Amino acid sequence: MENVQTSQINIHVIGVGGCGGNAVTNMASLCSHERIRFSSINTDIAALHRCHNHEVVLIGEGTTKGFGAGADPEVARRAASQSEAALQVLIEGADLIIIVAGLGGGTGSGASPVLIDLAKENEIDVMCFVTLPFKTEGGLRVDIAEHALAEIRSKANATLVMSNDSLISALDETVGLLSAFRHCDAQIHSIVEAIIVMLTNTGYINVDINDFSHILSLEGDTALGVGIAEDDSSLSSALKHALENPLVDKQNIMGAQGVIAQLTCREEPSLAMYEEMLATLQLLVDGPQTLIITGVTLSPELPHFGEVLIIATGVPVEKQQFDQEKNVIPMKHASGYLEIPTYLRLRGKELL
Ligand SMILES: Nc1nc2c(ncn2[C@@H]2O[C@H](COP(=O)(O)OP(=O)(O)OP(=O)(O)O)[C@@H](O)[C@H]2O)c(=O)[nH]1
Repeated sequence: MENVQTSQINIHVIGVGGCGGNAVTNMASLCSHERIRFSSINTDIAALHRCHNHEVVLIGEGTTKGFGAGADPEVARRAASQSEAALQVLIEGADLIIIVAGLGGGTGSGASPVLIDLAKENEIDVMCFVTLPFKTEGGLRVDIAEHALAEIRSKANATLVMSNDSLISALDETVGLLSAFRHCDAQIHSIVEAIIVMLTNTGYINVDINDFSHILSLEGDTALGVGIAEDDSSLSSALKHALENPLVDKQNIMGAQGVIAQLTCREEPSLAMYEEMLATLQLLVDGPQTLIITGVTLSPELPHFGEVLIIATGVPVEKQQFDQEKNVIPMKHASGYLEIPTYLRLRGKELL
């Protein structure tokens, strides 16, 4: 039996603000799935001109004249509300919207919540991938980011937070700023790509859009990640690595109400190692009432033995550790961690 391509799901990745637009430009150039739609919205027309490989929407032209929101989220919120009709057209037909934004400025912080509200009114699931500013950018930006993050977390189905400060510890200190940003974009792309593969290929054990929507509908915090397994015996470690992304605060899934564990393998995994991986998951979740949905898909082109995607939702808020002094694993020592998106690994290219 072959994995079957399905065509029902429409995934729309939308970058909001300058960081979001940069990230989506990089992601669109990495993406191998023709049906994934990429767009960017911004108050800043110059930033939109840099988004050369996907569609763009200028918001709030009447308010900002295309010059940006001046690091004021309220200006961006008004801009997005003013352009609601255009945003409504933009999101039409999507089953899942993935928002990518940098928090701490005006547009990403102020327009993202408006876009989420609109998507929810249209009964579209929303996942958000956001970055927090470098602390050295100043307390005001950090405050704006924290405020926006709280709002986004309360509105979106799932939110993954990456911190720009972690780039410094996670990467070689000689890495250039743009390369570091591209690395961050690649991390987001890896997870988005794994979600796309899960939802667009019918696996031997299949996770479909209804399973996915059900898990996303659970209230509480989210944990998200992808880990790679070099061989059959490292599936359990890959599962743990999925929750140990050096750019993300430590993710705890204990007490989660729902978990998707999607395993994509180059060849058939052994029953024993598959069972061991699920037992590890049970230990991490430690919740007899947790709904666990597992998927298994074969992908013979995969350069590694396997990849494990974890999406946990309904995590009790107090269980997540918001440890700003987190124990960052230097990327070069983080063995088993998915550094390069599937698309590039399949082509044997280096991203940085
Ligand atoms: N990881 C990453 N972070 C970025 C990038 N560009 C900007 N940032 C971060 O994102 C934060 C917000 O910056 P922008 O996205 O440019 O700001 P904006 O949301 O467009 O806001 P305004 O320009 O005020 O309208 C900054 O404080 C940076 O920390 C990028 O390409 N990658």
